[in-house]
Parts: sequence; C-alpha cells; structure tokens
Amino acid sequence: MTGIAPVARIDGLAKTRRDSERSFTLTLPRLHLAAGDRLALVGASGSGKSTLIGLLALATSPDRAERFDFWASEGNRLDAAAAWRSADERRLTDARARAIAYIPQRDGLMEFLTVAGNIRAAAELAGAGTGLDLAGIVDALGLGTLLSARPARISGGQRQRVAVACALARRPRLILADEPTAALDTENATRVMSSLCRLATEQGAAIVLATHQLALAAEYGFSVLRAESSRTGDEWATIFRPA
Ligand SMILES: Nc1ncnc2c1ncn2[C@@H]1O[C@H](COP(=O)(O)OP(=O)(O)OP(=O)(O)O)[C@@H](O)[C@H]1O
Repeated sequence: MTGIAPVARIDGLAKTRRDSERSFTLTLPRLHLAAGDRLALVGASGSGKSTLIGLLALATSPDRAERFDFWASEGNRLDAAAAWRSADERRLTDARARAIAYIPQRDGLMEFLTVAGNIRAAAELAGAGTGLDLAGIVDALGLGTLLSARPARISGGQRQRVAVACALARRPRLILADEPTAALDTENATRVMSSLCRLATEQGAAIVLATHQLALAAEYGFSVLRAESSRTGDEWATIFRPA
C-alpha cells in the first residue's frame, strides 16, 4: 500500500493480553496506510481484530512498536511509539480526537439527540463543525427525510447510515469500522458499504474494516490482512499478514 499522503506507518507492533486462564499475543509485522487506502482485517472470532482496531485507534498501548507513525493531518507526524513510551496521553488523545473516527458494529448513536443532532455533535467534538458540508453527507447517505427523527424511530440500516454520517462529519484521516454491516441484511449492508467507501474516497480518508464478510470487502476493493492464529497450551497468538 503506497500513496501520496501517508496516514500510518507501523512496523514490528506487538501486544499481549493476559487473563487468569490464558494469554493472547498479537503481532503486526508491517502496516503502511495512505490516504484513500481500504484495508480489511479478516479472521475468526477471537483472533484479535478488535484488539488491532484498538491499537490503530491509539487507544490500546502496544508492548512493542519498532515504528508507529501516525499523521493526524498532512505533514503533521506523530511518533506514537514514542508517545506511548513516554505516556504522552495528551498527544495521543489529540490525534485520536481530530483524525480518527470509529464505527462500531452497532451504531453507538446518542438516543436523546435527533439524527441531525448526532451528526452535528460528532463534527463539533472533532473540531470539524466549521464549513462542514452536512447537506452533502446527508444527501449521499439518503438521510434527508430522517434529520429530525430520534434514533429509536428509525431502522437498523438507517441507524448504521447515520453512524457512517457521524464518522464522515468528523472529516477523519482514518476510519476504523468494527464489523459495521454484521447486523444488517444484504441490501442495507451494500448501501452502508457503498456510501462509506465512496465518501471516504472523496474525503481522502483511509478505511480499516474488521469483518467476517470477505466477499463484501473484496467487492469494494479492500486489500486484506489475514489473522494467522496458533495455540500452544494456554498461549494463543495471532500474526496479521497480507492475504
Ligand atoms: N481486556 C482483555 N484482557 C484479556 N484478554 C483479552 C482482553 N480483550 C480481549 N482479550 C482476548 O484477546 C483475544 C482477541 O480478542 P478480540 O476481541 O480482539 O478478537 P476479535 O477477532 O475482535 O473477535 P470477535 O470477532 O469475536 O469480535 C481473545 O482471545 C480475547 O479473549
């Protein structure tokens, strides 16, 4: 994956999680992402996709990172490996808030705000409210008639499109999506994926998508990092490698 504007360059990343019964180690030898890239993380349940999303979100600290550079804007490189080593929470939080949007499996909307209120709140929280083309995003996602509705009154597919609108309204450089279409039927999954991909491309954002739906990811031109998992006794391990 190469491109003009880098978003993340990660080499030699590792993270171990332990509980009383077992340990799980995730290794990511290399991931270089540029603006406009589309990458799918594919693997069985428990193989570490969500853990990797947390690492990419600058939310989970790596145990080892030979290199972990993140560009919150063009020309503005954060050495996240150094920031984690020195516990520089402020710089990590700032980059995360400004440049990374997250779409969960179920939408995470604020029930007490209307659809329009949710989208505006997402933009304001990321400091992206000024000059936001709210109408363009709303039109592209077919949400025009729903703006004054509360989330409880709209369907699962519509809610997920609002979640995509919230992510895009933040004008992120990196969109992390954790199985965003898993709870949707085929028609709604297609609608969410096509609008997400088209608008992210227009904005120049990279997308990283955790998914079991390899066919859907292939259809939208995602390259694939596959989880290769192994087990020795109570030690589990996954390496994410290009498929
Ligand atoms: N906070 C934690 N403490 C200890 N182990 C954890 C923690 N979170 C996750 N794990 C373990 O890490 C491994 C990877 O979990 P993760 O949720 O990243 O997988 P996943 O591929 O996203 O799974 P799914 O597709 O089911 O969401 C699992 O074995 C899980 O038990």
